[in-house]
Amino acid sequence: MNVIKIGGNVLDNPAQLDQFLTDFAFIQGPKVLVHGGGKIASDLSKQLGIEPNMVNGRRITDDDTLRVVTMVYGGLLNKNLVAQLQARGCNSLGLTGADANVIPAHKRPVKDIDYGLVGDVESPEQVNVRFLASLAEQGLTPVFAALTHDGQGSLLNTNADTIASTLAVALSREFEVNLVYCFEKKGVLLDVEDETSVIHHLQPDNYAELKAQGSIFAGMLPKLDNAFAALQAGVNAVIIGHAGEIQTIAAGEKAGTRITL
Ligand SMILES: Nc1ncnc2c1ncn2[C@@H]1O[C@H](COP(=O)(O)OP(=O)(O)O)[C@@H](O)[C@H]1O
Ligand SMILES: CC(=O)N[C@@H](CCC(=O)OP(=O)(O)O)C(=O)O
Repeated sequence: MNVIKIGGNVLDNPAQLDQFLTDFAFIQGPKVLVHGGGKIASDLSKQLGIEPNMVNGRRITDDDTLRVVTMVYGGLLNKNLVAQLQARGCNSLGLTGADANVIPAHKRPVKDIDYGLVGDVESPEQVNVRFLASLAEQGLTPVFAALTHDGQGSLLNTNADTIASTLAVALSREFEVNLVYCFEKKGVLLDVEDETSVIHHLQPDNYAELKAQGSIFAGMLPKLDNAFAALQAGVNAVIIGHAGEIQTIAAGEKAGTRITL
């Protein structure tokens, strides 16, 4: 089973997205697509006069922002991705974590920062794996938007990398799962400006070193923290790579950065 996450920069690039979806549709066997869309939500937010506010890579989500991300992630992006996959013969089903109660979550508790209507997932054990397995049995590919719910009637904005790793860990109970983070670069780079500097293998000790010297920063930090946590919790393999190389990655051939413990 492949759990594949696609980030906001690729979703905002029609040519790259088109190619990615064509390649994704070709991948054999059960698969799950998780999408972000932070960049598109920020653009629409600004157009509506709501200034985006990101802290530690997470969006501070007030009532108006939740409306925007619900429209963008749950509506615009999710439904268009499903339509585009249908056009490629990939029978897919658009979902949030609220649908079939697949991903129970709670509002992130206020510590130093109040993130507002942001979700932390309960735990992979609470994911409705049976439902996902039944979709796989029917040949349906779930497409997840970055939204969960609090069980009390509110949707919660939830980081898409975290949704992908949570689903990957949960599905590892029934499947051998490969988790792939696709984005707009060729992998984790030694020098973020140099696409030829792909780190082919990343382990916790060299991650700590590269983090300390500032070569790995910003959105890549939570992505890698999620990646190591997923491996520790039973995911078979985690790869971070370019959306344009998904076929090579899914075939188990050398591309992107392979994360190992
Ligand atoms: N060493 C690195 N290699 C590649 N990208 C890095 C690195 N360090 C930081 N980054 C940044 O991490 C970003 C990816 O994280 P993020 O924006 O959260 O991705 P996504 O598009 O998947 O949501 C890249 O666009 C890049 O700017
Ligand atoms: C709480 C939180 O920060 N949620 C993210 C969800 C979208 C996301 O993760 O999008 P990318 O993968 O494209 O960055 C956000 O609103 O930006």
